[in-house]
Amino acid sequence: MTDHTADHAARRRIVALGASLFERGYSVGSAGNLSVRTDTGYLMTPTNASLGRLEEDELAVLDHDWQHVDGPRPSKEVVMHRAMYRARPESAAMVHLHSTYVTAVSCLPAGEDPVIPPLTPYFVMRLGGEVPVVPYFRPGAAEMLDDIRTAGERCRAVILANHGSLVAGASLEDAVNAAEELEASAQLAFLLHDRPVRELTAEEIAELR
Ligand SMILES: O=C(CO)COP(=O)(O)O
Ligand SMILES: [Zn+2]
Repeated sequence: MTDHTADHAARRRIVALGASLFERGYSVGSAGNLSVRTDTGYLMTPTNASLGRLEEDELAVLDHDWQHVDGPRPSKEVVMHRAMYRARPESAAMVHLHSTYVTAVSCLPAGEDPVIPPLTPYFVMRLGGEVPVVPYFRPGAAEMLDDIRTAGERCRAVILANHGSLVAGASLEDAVNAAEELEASAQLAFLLHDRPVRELTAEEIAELR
């Protein structure tokens, strides 16, 4: 049996935070995936696994070159996670979700205005205040690499057109916090879409960054 002592804490966090996201409706069915950087490479949720029913001993193990070395087959979104780690090498974890409001926003036609306006300080503090949208790609498509990387260099969170979000963090907790903030901000954008709003001013945003 494989020794999981070295990455035990990371495995525990993936299972606990996956369950937490699932229980609160941030993911349904087997949608979404998580990854964490470890000393030997990456731990990733298996393909077709529900975030609500992960097991510590049933996570995919990949080496530094993203070769699958142990455990079940990793998520089909290896390229997407890999592209974001390349864009943001200081990151230690990624969260990909199809949370409802972010996914709703991701289905709006591409326009000039940011899809989520800067309305609250935490949207700016956690996500920079302007989250880019990456064009649509089939889930798992290798062709998305360059677009994810370019958008990831601008912002630690990206909205995937007609799909969901990908958020990087300094830890899995940090990535989950930011992904939750993104969903709350998308929800506000929908709640207020037909009402006049006061967006944060450029000065107010600058003070928060
Ligand atoms: O959200 C998903 C694809 O975008 C889920 O895919 P996996 O089950 O392969 O992780
Ligand atoms: Zn997905």
